[in-house]
Amino acid sequence: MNVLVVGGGGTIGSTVAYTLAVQQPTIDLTLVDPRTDAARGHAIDLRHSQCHAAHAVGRPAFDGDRPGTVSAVDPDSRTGAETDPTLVDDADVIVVTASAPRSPDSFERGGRLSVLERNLEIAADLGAWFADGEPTPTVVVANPCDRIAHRLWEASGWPRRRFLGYSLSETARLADELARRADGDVSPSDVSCPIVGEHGEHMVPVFSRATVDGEPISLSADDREAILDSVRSIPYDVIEMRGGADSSRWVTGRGVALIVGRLLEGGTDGATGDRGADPVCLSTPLSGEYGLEGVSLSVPVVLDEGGVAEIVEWDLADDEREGLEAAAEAVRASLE
Ligand SMILES: NC(=O)c1ccc[n+]([C@@H]2O[C@H](COP(=O)([O-])OP(=O)(O)OC[C@H]3O[C@@H](n4cnc5c(N)ncnc54)[C@H](O)[C@@H]3O)[C@@H](O)[C@H]2O)c1
Ligand SMILES: O=C(O)C[C@H](O)C(=O)O
Repeated sequence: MNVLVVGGGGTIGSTVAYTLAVQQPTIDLTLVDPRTDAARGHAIDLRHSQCHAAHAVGRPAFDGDRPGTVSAVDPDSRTGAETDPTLVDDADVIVVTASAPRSPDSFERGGRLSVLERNLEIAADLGAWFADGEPTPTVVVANPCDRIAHRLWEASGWPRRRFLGYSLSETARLADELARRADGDVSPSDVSCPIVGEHGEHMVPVFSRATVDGEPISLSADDREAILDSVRSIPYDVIEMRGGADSSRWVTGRGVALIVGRLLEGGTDGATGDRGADPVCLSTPLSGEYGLEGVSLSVPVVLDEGGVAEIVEWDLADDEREGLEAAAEAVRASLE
């Protein structure tokens, strides 16, 4: 199995790669980044992280299997690859974290949009490269990820089901917030509240499907507003606390690696072969689902080895449906 991380020299790309190397140490990782030395440095360090079987405490990690390879590829060698799509063809899953650098206006709430124009250009360039290759499931992390996933899809000409914009960190943050509001009586792993819509200000928590310990919960309008406010703000608090250069790498690295793992296992839990009862919310181009088209937004999807196997249409509460429509309008307007 081979995972191609486009932007693998950066913070999130390298964290995704590390998480995959720990979670599934036999997969092969390929990092592509114009910051060639950074990508090479990560590749060497990651390879070493897989060599702990050389001593007694590292041996159980591999259980006799060979560790996967880790390599860094200079995008200049991809210039040849614009007509020679080997890297794409060799990949089972692609992760796109390629992004313009953060600027001070990206440190504040809503800051995902500050890189829109520059990242649309990167997406158009990557899409032209992908177009020559075999359509491959692609997890889009680069922000603003709904718009970037949509542009990549358009530029690649691949089936829409190959594109999955990553927004699950918000779902994890919401679980943490709900559990903490329960005064520590509830574990975040017993909380479930999906989020649809934009990865950003127009996220729409589906409170009508929120459960704790499998039981539906009811929250006041004030509580909902306060929770939403917190989930919108917290990634920017984290960026500020880390001095501006570094965003939420751990929750994102783990979440993206979990999605990649699912795709590599054909949409199932590799250990049990179980597809799970619940769909997962990821951003994908819509074509009439929820009455929306011409836009990518997070909606509940069932995964298989090719990406999105099915978009599930939930019955949403009126305010949730209105929120989804507002998200579609905002995302569409900024792409015109
Ligand atoms: N969706 C999410 O939940 C989520 C979470 C965290 C970060 N992000 C986003 O992920 C992106 C990456 O964040 P980061 O902190 O790793 O940034 P970063 O600046 O550390 O890394 C971005 C990397 O992309 C590389 N790059 C630029 N153009 C490229 C190209 N054409 N091909 C390959 N690589 C290219 C850069 O050289 C850089 O190494 C940002 O847009 C960020 O906002 C999204
Ligand atoms: O990169 C960012 O601006 C924040 C990121 O989208 C996140 O949710 O952590």
